[in-house]
Amino acid sequence: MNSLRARAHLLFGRRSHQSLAPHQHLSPAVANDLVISTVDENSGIAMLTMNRPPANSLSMEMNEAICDSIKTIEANAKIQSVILSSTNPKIFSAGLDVTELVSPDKDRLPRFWNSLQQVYIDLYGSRLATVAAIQGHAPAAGCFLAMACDYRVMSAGDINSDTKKKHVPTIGLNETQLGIAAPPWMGQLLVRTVGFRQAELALALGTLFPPEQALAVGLVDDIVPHQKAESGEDQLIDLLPSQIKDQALNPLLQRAYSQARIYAKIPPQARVASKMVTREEHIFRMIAKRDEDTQHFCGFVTQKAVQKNLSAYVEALKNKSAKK
Ligand SMILES: CCCCCC/C=C\CC(=O)SCCNC(=O)CCNC(=O)[C@H](O)C(C)(C)COP(=O)(O)OP(=O)(O)OC[C@H]1O[C@@H](n2cnc3c(N)ncnc32)[C@H](O)[C@@H]1OP(=O)(O)O
Repeated sequence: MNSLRARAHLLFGRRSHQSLAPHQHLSPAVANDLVISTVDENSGIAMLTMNRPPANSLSMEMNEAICDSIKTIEANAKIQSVILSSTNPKIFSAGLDVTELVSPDKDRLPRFWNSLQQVYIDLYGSRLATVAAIQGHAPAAGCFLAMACDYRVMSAGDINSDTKKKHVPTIGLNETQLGIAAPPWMGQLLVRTVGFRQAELALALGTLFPPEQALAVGLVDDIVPHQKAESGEDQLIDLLPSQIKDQALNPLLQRAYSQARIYAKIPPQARVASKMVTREEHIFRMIAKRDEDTQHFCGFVTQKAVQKNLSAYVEALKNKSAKK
């Protein structure tokens, strides 16, 4: 137990009270292209905006960029909360970049998987309070990103004012629809979020939940109707990267920001210790089985039948997009 506590300190307690970053008031957007980080030391809130067009799918480089951004923000002791968002108004993250899975390079595949495992460790185990602003679709590993946060707000959907077409985002672990299965640590996150029976059903069927249903099963904590707010939190505009600067009155981001503020006001030591209570064992269990998990993933994905399913899925995605 002592070693668990020591390791927990490494995971959750690291740098929480030391300032490793130079003192700064409000930083301009720091972009490494794939992920844009902004911080506001006054409010203690940061924003991590995923920016990998067209779908924020998770390639190895995207996973690494997410981890780098989390670490950079964590190194600033003045920051207590982070909002995870997307520059794409219709897609939070489309999950793993499926092109990483089809006819994979045998040296890259385990490194790719390790990069996703690291996102889980760094995001689920972050000392920061994490709020997912789920504006658009969040299938599979996109749902995982949201579940690894502390709080999830989701857009109720939107009607395009020109075409009058309704956009309703969905969220869930839809892996079985692709002929693959979520790894145990990801599936268990769903169990932890929505409870055993709902998770068992949703995992087997690959259910993608629209916002109302996601709220009903507890997959998200709040849904936000799209009507533009008249006014909002002034400080939010400073946090927004240039790509989404016009979103200051977006009600979803407003709601995520106010939740991030609530978290930022809780004494961090108490907040982090309480997070440890629910998360440390889960993280350590995964770390202990990390190599086994990688071997299983590589063995599973490279099976002939699985490759056939994945190729067909990628083809269907491309055809769908080409028909637009
Ligand atoms: C032991 C085995 C363990 C296995 C590991 C399990 C863990 C995680 C699994 C995954 O995460 S697999 C990925 C699952 N993701 C999906 O099934 C989502 C696929 N995408 C969609 O359903 C749709 O794109 C969308 C997200 C609902 C958005 O729809 P929309 O109509 O707005 O956009 P599209 O035209 O479909 O797509 C735009 C553009 O993005 C490309 N794209 C979409 N998703 C992905 C992806 N996951 N990876 C790579 N690329 C993706 C799509 O091909 C289009 O590209 P272009 O053709 O326009 O270049």
